[in-house]
Amino acid sequence: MKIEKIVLRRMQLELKEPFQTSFGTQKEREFFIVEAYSKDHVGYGECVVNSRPLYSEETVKTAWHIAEDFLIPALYSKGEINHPDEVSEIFKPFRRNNMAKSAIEGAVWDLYAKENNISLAEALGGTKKQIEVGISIGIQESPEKLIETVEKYRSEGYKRMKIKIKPGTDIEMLSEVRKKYPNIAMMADGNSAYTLDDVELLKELDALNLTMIEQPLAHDDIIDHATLQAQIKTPVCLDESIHSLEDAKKAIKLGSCKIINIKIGRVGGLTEAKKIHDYCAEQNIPVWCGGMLESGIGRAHNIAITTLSNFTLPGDTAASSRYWAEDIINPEVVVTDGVIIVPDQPGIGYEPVVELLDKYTLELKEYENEALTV
Ligand SMILES: O=C(O)CCC(=O)c1ccccc1C(=O)O
Ligand SMILES: [Mg+2]
Repeated sequence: MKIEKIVLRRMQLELKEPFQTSFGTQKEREFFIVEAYSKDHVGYGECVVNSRPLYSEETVKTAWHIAEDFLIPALYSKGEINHPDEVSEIFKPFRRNNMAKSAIEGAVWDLYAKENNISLAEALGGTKKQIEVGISIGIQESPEKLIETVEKYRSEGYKRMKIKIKPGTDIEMLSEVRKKYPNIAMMADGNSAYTLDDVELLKELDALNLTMIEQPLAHDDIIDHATLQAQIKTPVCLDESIHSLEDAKKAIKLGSCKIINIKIGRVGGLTEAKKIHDYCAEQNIPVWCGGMLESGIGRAHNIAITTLSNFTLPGDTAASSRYWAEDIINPEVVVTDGVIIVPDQPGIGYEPVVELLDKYTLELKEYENEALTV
């Protein structure tokens, strides 16, 4: 596979509703898209970074810089790529910057699938024809508003409710929802807003029958999470703390979690995501696919990885219409009764609409593979 050109597009989409987590409120989504061109096809990847380094240390600017000055030149210096698994090896000398790496690797995976006339899910070894999804609900201003929101998504059929919490907006809010809906699958996401000083409060979660508590403690911790897991029955799920297969191995060994949220961008790409999936399957650790408020392109990648067999819990890949007045792909991602039908067209299976890409593009830069033209 010869990559002749890569295009980066910095884009911005307006969220239908602000999304509040323990680290801030988001009204618009700035990100960038990677287009990787061979002679006959285009592969698409999404860089799921944010404008500000709040969820992780990367930003749109740092990721663009890493992509432009290191990753694209490294990829071009290798000449031909036989399989997308090679991309993470090429990027290995550069430390971290996982979301930048993942964006380019994702475009190469899509291109590879298209060149081979298979779906991305198939290229990854996924077998599911449809996937179940839940929804991530931002912090709401009152229990009434939260219940109203839960009711809306429950009636749409989402398979589990994930509710964002932070100190002061947690047990009481969750208890109200549980009282109203004794049987729904429900979990909470702390986004690192708690410490071990909050153990007594976190123990109260056990009475609420949550599927899991996601990343309650520090973003860079796996030690305190093990201490916490030993004291609560609710399974701990790690998000922010897991950046690689190595991190997953250590967290599992220490007992820091019983479940792992795999985000393709956070772990540096689909190849690493698949390795974590495979290892967790061996260890009987269920995984699910998290979200980063992606556009349709990132959403399509999430759907493809979720077709692997150990993605046994519903992920956060909600419908396009939950986030955007208009997504940039055709068709949009549709969720019916909490289920997405996995597309079987080549590659990501959703076609980015050029006019819509152009409409929301703030900046575009092309990188020709000079080595191929001389
Ligand atoms: O709907 C989604 O894409 C998931 C939303 C979500 O929970 C999230 C969104 C942005 C950053 C971090 C997180 C998270 O999972 O912690
Ligand atoms: Mg999370």
